Amino acid sequence: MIDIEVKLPEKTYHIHLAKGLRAQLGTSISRVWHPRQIALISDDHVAPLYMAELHAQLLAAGFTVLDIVVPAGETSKSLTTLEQIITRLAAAGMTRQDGVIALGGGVVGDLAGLVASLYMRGIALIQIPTSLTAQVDASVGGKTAVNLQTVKNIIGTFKQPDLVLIDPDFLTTLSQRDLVEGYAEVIKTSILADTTFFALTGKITSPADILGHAEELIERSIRYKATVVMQDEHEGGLRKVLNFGHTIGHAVELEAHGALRHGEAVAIGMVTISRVFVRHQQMPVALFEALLKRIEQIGLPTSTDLVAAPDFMAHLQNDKKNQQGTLNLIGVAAVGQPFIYPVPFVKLTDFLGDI
Ligand SMILES: NC(=O)c1ccc[n+]([C@@H]2O[C@H](COP(=O)([O-])OP(=O)(O)OC[C@H]3O[C@@H](n4cnc5c(N)ncnc54)[C@H](O)[C@@H]3O)[C@@H](O)[C@H]2O)c1
Ligand SMILES: O=C(O)C(=O)C[C@@H](O)[C@H](O)[C@H](O)COP(=O)(O)O
Ligand SMILES: [Zn+2]
Repeated sequence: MIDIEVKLPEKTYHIHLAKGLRAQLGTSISRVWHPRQIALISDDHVAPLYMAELHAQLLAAGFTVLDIVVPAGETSKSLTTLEQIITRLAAAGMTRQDGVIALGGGVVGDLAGLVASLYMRGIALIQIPTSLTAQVDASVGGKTAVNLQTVKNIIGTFKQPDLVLIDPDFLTTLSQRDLVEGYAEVIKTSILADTTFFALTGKITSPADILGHAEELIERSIRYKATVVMQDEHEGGLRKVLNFGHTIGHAVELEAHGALRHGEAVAIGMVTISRVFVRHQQMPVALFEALLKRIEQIGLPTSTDLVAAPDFMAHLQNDKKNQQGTLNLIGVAAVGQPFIYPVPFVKLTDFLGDI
């Protein structure tokens, strides 16, 4: 088993990564939590596959379990769903000594994380990510969120889990589209991280390759993310680089109204902003081409007409990296060398040029 420690000023937690870990989730959880009531939150794609098994393991380990299932998909990251879940926790008499487990993709992780950070001003949380996006990114680092219809992730907290349990075997039931969209965050992390990781993503050309290298891709992604989060938990500076591709990506994701997955939008965002930085001589053409190759060879989208949507520029102004009239764009000068590039709103249209 791979054990990665995330050491933060206020708490330290572990990420366990191993194929087959699924069979021992109850035991792993009972090592960090004493017996308590657990709200086990999942979605209606993941629950029929994995919830009963985990529920039984938790009962066997001495826990009481309240199953909560939300509709699969981004629309569950809403204040309405948040309120429905919190109402269930209150009705079940859950207390500050109880806990929340997120069993699912990034949607469930972000939503259940927010529930855990708000209920009674905060109760314990464990993340069990089942999608690639969640295993390589969302389950680590503590960002939680729900959306407004017009703004992505605008209501959220930083809520670090007590434990993250990752079993790559969960990925075998993921649809090909969801596997590939999650891989966009892997490409993102590989260009931010180092040349060894970036060379590895250069060799991945099919969903079968992703599954074949899942453990290494997950380990490299979360080791890099944990290193960044340990230096800047609350995104005062360095952590902003994890948002590479997301300023444009989130705007495109919103404009697509569910037609694009998060990772697909991030892929478009990475290509679009990189093209801008090439034009401004902040990114070498060869690096841009290497990034584009990785995105194209796995079948992720690279462009969309949605950047011309009427509200596109307005979405950019809601980006959480913005400071006093300035947008902070993320670029990459060389593999392992991301940068933060401030652009005043008033100069943004000129700076972006023809995207
Ligand atoms: N907090 C963070 O740091 C962070 C990082 C990256 C993404 N995110 C957020 O995560 C969300 C995207 O996450 P996602 O791509 O996992 O989307 P998702 O949670 O909607 O999962 C994608 C689909 O896969 C299904 N699924 C998940 N695991 C499965 C499995 N093992 N077998 C079969 N089906 C399975 C889900 O039911 C869903 O239909 C976005 O809202 C994004 O903003 C957050
Ligand atoms: O953990 C981070 O920090 C990230 O930026 C990871 C992103 O992949 C993720 O999509 C995150 O939810 C984006 O956060 P946001 O604050 O830009 O909405
Ligand atoms: Zn993301």
